[in-house]
Amino acid sequence: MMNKVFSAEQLDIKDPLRDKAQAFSLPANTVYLDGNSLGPLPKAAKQQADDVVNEQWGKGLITSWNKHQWIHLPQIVGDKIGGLIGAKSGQVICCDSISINLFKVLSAALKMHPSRKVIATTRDNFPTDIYMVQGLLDLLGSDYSIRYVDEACIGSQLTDDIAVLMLTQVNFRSGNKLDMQSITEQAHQKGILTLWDLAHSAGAFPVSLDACNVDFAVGCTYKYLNGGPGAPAFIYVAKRHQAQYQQPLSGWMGHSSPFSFSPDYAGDNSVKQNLCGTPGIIGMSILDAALDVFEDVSLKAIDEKSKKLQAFFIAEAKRAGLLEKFSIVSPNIDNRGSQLAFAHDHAYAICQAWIAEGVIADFRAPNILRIGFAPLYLSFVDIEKAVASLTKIMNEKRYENDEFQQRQSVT
Ligand SMILES: Cc1ncc(COP(=O)(O)O)c(C=O)c1O
Ligand SMILES: Nc1c(O)cccc1C(=O)C[C@H](N)C(=O)O
Repeated sequence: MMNKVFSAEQLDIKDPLRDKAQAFSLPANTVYLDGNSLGPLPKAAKQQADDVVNEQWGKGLITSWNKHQWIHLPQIVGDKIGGLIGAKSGQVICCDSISINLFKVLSAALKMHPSRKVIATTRDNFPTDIYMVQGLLDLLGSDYSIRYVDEACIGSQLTDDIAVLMLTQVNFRSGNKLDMQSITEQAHQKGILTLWDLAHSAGAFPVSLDACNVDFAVGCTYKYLNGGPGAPAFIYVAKRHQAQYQQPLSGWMGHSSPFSFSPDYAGDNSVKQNLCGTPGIIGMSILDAALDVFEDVSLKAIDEKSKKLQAFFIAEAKRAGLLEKFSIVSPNIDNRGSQLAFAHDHAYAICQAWIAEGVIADFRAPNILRIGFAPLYLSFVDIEKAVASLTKIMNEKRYENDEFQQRQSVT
């Protein structure tokens, strides 16, 4: 039997998440398809920014470290994030950036595995992940090395000289999603520790770190978690590793008793050891409020809507003849994250022309038009509008205009 075809309006009426967009402050006449790079502003975050600056800082001054729990914020927010990535309390801490957190975790993991000297990753991993390994190897000397594994068949390339397998669950360009459960299991069979980067996973679909027996994870909060530009990142250290875990950025906030001001470092025996210097309370407090958007929605519902939005985009694009003009480089729906990647020689100019029409997506070199689907604030009508404007751009060949071809933007 043929599936009944619903209009965008009908799909919006049936959408259980349809009211969630009201939790965000979104500009008018804009379709935002770039929440996989920077999430939009939640209204609660705006309110919190005002409160943390004017009330907590302005009036509470230093007393707010206690009165407003600033001192515990990294754990409070860490546990909130933990709830969204399948981690029981006491295993996630909010701090620093992914890059810095990778340095800490990689160093600690190598120390836990002194007889092994190889860090394995994919060549198409997000560059900062690779760069941080390169910097660390430079420090450690020539005994240590990086080894690239092919994303398509990671399990068969795992050997027992690898100390850590560092993977990003969803490829930032193609959207390819790795099987966390089976890869972690295969790595463990070879005695390899796993480190997962959840930049494109957290807040996008259910992640089950504890259930998958993951060792370590990092992630950012400015994408699907809508924490704001430069919002603090997070680290997950599985409970079973916390007693042996020793990271080298031994700042006072990671000390077991920072306010004893002892001259000797004694790292806290918990995930808290990952704190280094004073946390950026304003950004973390804004993130804390942003996370409340997730309080009454399940990641399963978010994932289901994402899949429907993506399917609707593809169906509309097909109907408009766009699929003859672009090639989809993302894998099928079950093997990709909440994004679609289309390859086109003029992808940069197409993206600029789309932005000029009020549809914000992004371009990833060399030739990818990347579309992020964030179900908390995107409607099916938004998708219909986005495809209609892309169709116009393609039919009129607007990407040939000089104004769209000149490379000006950095993101
Ligand atoms: C997979 C992945 N890892 C890391 C980063 C960036 O890390 P950082 O928070 O250190 O800027 C990004 C994007 O910016 C990313 O897509
Ligand atoms: N972190 C970013 C930034 O500071 C500026 C502009 C973009 C970003 C990004 O998040 C890029 C993103 N990780 C990506 O997948 O392309």
